[in-house]
Amino acid sequence: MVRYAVLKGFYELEKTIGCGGFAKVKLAMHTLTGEKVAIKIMEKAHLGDDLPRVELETKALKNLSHQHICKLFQLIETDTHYFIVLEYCSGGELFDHIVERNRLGEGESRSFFRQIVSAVAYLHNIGYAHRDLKPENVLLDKEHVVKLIDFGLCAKPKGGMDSHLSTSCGSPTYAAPELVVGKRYLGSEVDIWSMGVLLYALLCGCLPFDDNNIDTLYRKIISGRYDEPEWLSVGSKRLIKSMLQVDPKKRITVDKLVCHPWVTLGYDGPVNKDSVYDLHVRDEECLNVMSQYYGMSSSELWLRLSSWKYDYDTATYLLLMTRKKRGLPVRLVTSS
Ligand SMILES: COc1cc(O)cc(Nc2ccc(C(=O)Nc3ccccc3)c(OCCC[NH3+])c2)c1
Repeated sequence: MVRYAVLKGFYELEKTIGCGGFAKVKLAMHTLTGEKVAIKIMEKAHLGDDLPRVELETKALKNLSHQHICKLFQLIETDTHYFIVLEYCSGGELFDHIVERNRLGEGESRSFFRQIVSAVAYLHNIGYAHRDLKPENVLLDKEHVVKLIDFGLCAKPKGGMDSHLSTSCGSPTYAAPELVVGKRYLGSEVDIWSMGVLLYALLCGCLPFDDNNIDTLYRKIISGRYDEPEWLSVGSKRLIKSMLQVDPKKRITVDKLVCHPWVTLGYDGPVNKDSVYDLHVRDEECLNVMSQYYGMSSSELWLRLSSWKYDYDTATYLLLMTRKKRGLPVRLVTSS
């Protein structure tokens, strides 16, 4: 039974892999390339006040292209639904990876943390804040490369990264004190706090601030006091402390984080915040494969693709590029 007619012939829907507040995420196969994707499906009637978040997120995703941020392939809007076609991250949640091992060693934690810092530094550098960083929003792909997801709360303050926000958002457990008390805050500063919570979770296998009672949880966050398990190295404790500073002005900034001694230990330099991908690169091989199928010249096809409508053509082109990056043959599945 085809539940969503608009996808028929373009995507083969498979199982549901995520159910959030107003969205569900289903695995699917992109018919023309045979590539797996994740499709976030939202019914407009259920969105209510969250409708602006969808527009905010899709606008942001069109501008994001980074090796540690889940990639947008296509946007589909019908009278009743939004469909966001996204990169397939088959390694699942970082959270599950930590729970399976109880906690991660310093080396593995550093590897994951550097990738998260790279993505957040990239975001801050182009004027965005994620504002909902938590282990559930850090996925892994097949090669266990980190992919940040769920930009439904990301913000690009009009006045730039130095202008304050006031919308209360994000999950309480990972929320910075200034968010919890309802003060105006800087998106970049709350992201640093949340990364501190993430690093603590990686190294300790539990959360620095946790309680079933929300008021007790808030009191713990505002106090800024948390346990330091005996296995934490001095370097780890120092770094976590610099991120979990209650006063946002005393908190380390992402520019200091990328070259922090703990973060660079064993690596040949600071975290690279640049994307290794160009946002709108022209790839002749992918263009040729598509233009043969479409029966038009590469230049004509590029004319259509370079307006980046994030339609099925965009998805096909980006998925061919994904295949190429993974060393797979650049080809379309033309057999019916
Ligand atoms: C920018 O990336 C976004 C934005 C957004 O709003 C939502 C998502 N959500 C996603 C994207 C991909 C997956 C996924 O591929 N999961 C998966 C695939 C195979 C095995 C295991 C997981 C996704 O999964 C959601 C459930 C994870 N617990 C959510 C990305």
